[in-house]
Amino acid sequence: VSRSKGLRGTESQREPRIPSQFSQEQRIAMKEALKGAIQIPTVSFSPKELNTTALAEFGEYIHKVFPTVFHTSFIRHEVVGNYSHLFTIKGSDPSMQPYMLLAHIDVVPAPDKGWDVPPFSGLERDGFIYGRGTLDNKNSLMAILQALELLLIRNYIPRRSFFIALGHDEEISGINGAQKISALLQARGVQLAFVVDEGSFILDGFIPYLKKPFAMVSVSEKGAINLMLQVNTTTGHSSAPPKETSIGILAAAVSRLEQTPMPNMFGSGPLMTAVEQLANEFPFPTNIVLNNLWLFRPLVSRLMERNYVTNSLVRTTTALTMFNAGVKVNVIPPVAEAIINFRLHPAQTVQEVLKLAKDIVADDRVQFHVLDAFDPLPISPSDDQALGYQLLRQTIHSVFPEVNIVAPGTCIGNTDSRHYLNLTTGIYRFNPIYLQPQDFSSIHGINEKISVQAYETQVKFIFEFIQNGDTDVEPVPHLHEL
Ligand SMILES: CCCCCCCCCCCCCCCCCC(=O)N[C@@H](Cc1ccccc1)C(=O)O
Ligand SMILES: [Zn+2]
Ligand SMILES: [Zn+2]
Repeated sequence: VSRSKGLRGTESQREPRIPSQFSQEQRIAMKEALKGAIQIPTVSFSPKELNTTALAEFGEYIHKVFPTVFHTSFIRHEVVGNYSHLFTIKGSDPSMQPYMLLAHIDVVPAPDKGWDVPPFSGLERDGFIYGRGTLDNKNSLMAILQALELLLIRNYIPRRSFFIALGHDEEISGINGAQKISALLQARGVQLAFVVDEGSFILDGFIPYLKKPFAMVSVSEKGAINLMLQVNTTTGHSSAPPKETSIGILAAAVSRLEQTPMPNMFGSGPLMTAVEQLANEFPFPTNIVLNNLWLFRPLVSRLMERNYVTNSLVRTTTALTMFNAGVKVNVIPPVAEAIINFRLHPAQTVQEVLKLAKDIVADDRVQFHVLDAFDPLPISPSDDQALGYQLLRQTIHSVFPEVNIVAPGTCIGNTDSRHYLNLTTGIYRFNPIYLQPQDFSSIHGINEKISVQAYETQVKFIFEFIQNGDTDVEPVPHLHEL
């Protein structure tokens, strides 16, 4: 039984904490600043189509709303890759290893259709700010700079240095933003204690029978493959068609992939740890089942498959996302192409999944072209010695005292944080916000929104997190009862 967990500070060396309370005026200013950020349509359509005008305007906007951040002597600001921003906040104690907070400026497109308010209006309705980017990820970006601004105007001087990296192309791979920032820091010889990015939340209502929300800090993220399948056949007049066309052959192949899920890999990694930690939060008899996975593992692994979100945690997922073929109504299509987006379970590799996919398709007429691919990300430490994880845990408990469980998880999407593997072994993905399944659907979907109260709490979280980062001792070792 763990008696002592978390971090310990040396009281004599600590500066007095700045309380995370904000005036009415500051609270209004912070929500208005977020609305202004939402109104700038920093959309990434495709790797070649970014709204560079909006990205440039966004750079000017943050200068305007966070003047202290840009005019503090111990903060260096640099623009990287034309539109990404790197802030270096120099702490007073060079012996403390720095960390980094990440967020991204760009958003996915949002056609007006289906939205209750226009997606780039930033309108407030019934206590919610609506708009593309309110959860992904201008909330984090603005909250990080807002918290720093509020700390600075109260004369805060950090002890531990830290970086803030704001990428401008996360939604289209991060290669001109995060990847360049990472290379720049590597060239400067920087090594980070940890990084914190988007990618997980305080989850509410995702797991049947689990009544209470819990915080999931993702310590890994799934790998990905974008696979193009192509079938070439002879073309000709549609009045005398061959037995099979390129469209028919390809459709059958992709259908086989969709109908044959990759194997269920439940049984190891962060998910098992999370299930074990959550077991006692469930009512009888689920608690008994989850506490005895040695016996009930096959049952639990089948139950996980029933819901599309938990299913995505137990296996490599297969999503047919694009299909192109045909040139004219009366022409046999010479070529048909489809794109399959696989998200790889942490226990599988790109090579293994490609081999499985070839065996499922089992048709030599279908050509495989890997457009891009990467293995699942390594698992970052979440033990008592893991500074980043423990700082998150400590801050979650102080800002959300009603949340009992902080559990490690795997992020099912990909984030800019994967570009920082060269700088640290501690990569944590966590957004200090409650998320319900309908909110999850709004991310990249319609009516994305954040409550004003949730945004204020996010600012408070970062305000406290930055101060907790000044803790001057390493994590307390795990002590056991005798
Ligand atoms: C113990 C059971 C736990 C239940 C877990 C429920 C999980 C629900 C959490 C939902 C959080 C999902 C957040 C995902 C953030 C992903 C950000 C994103 O969309 N990234 C893009 C980036 C990308 C990558 C490559 C090319 C283009 C874009 C993505 O597609 O992954
Ligand atoms: Zn995002
Ligand atoms: Zn996104």
